[in-house]
Amino acid sequence: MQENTTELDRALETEGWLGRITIPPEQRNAFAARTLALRRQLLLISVLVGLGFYTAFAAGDWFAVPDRVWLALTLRFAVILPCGLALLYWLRHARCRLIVQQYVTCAFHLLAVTLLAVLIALSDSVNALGFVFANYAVLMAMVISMALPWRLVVILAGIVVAIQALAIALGPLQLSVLQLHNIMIAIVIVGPSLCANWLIENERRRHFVLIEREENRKRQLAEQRDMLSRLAALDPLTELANRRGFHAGLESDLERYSPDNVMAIAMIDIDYFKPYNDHYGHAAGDRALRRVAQALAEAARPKGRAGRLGGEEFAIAVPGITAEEVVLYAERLRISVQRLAMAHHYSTAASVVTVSIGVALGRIPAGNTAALFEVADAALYQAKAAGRNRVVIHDLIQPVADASWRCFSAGAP
Ligand SMILES: Nc1nc2c(ncn2[C@@H]2O[C@H](COP(=O)(O)OP(=O)(O)OP(=O)(O)O)[C@@H](O)[C@H]2O)c(=O)[nH]1
Repeated sequence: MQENTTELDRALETEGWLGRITIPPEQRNAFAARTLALRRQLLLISVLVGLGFYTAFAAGDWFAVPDRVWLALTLRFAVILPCGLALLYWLRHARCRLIVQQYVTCAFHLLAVTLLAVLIALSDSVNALGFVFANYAVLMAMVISMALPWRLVVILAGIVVAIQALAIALGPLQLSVLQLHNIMIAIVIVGPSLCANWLIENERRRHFVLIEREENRKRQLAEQRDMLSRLAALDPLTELANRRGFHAGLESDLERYSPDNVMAIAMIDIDYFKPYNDHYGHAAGDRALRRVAQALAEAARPKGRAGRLGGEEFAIAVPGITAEEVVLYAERLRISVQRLAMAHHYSTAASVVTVSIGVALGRIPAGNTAALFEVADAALYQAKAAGRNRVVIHDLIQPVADASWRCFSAGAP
């Protein structure tokens, strides 16, 4: 992505006002796609304007070619007009490549230019030379308005100049000064038209490159924002969700829940972690935290969402679980840590690292889990008080008759 941006930045570094902005190869198709509709529209407009021009100027034939008026009118209305209308229809409905449409449209304009040149060659009237100007005007309009590729534009200009020179050479006047005029007019009209084509095309490229660069920047910013919010929700040590990420994930889960949905919240705390840290060292404590986190996350799958709420305290939220399932589930969590068999000679609960687990099972009133967390916290406190390495479950849906909580396990050392 970064490379892409510098490539685009480099594309804008052009020297001088005729410096060509080059679009990076991988962006060329995007540029072509983005300007396709515009270029097709410009072709249509050029034919429409051309048709208006070729037909409206029929009135000038009586002045320009009085000896060939009927031929001029026939060429305009029997050849150019039907061809132009057919071309408009084709451009509107054909689904072929743009370059083909550009070539065909150029061919149409060249046909019109050639027919006017035929009148120059056949007419004895000196006024017929007015068509030279007319043809160059057509060429200018084509070159500037049709957004044609530069190479095609140069070829087109060359053909028009040659057709004009040929018409003058074949015409009755055959004056070399007229050829000179042809060249002069070509320089005055064609030259600036080519420059205009170049500058407009360059401007389109610059516009595209700037927009692409802007979009790239926006994409990068969005990616960085996503990454930052992922990092802000993650505990770097264990790579579990941190308190913030855990609650955010839970909230998005709750959006799918109705008040009747059942959820279990398990609060989990490592037993005698302070002595563990003090005797085995902080680095060993970190390693233990990582392994416990991994074991809990694996045991919690696939239903549970695990997080590290801080220090040596973890939480797991399990949606849609029954009272029977929650017992086995919580036991699975507890045993998963005990099975790591990480020696802990300073714990009175066991000779290995163990956890105490407090679980609250209940419905979620109006998407609010705070009450469940409070009850789970109280259950955890009870599990600690009862000797640690055990699970205490508060079933808020069907409380046992004589006690609001049940201690389900006292893990064997
Ligand atoms: N290595 C390490 N230790 C941590 C981290 N966060 C908290 N602790 C330690 O965890 C210990 C928590 O101690 P206590 O809250 O007294 O809990 P405990 O010793 O486990 O006692 P009980 O929970 O009652 O069994 C403290 O020594 C903290 O320094 C951590 O990121 N890395």
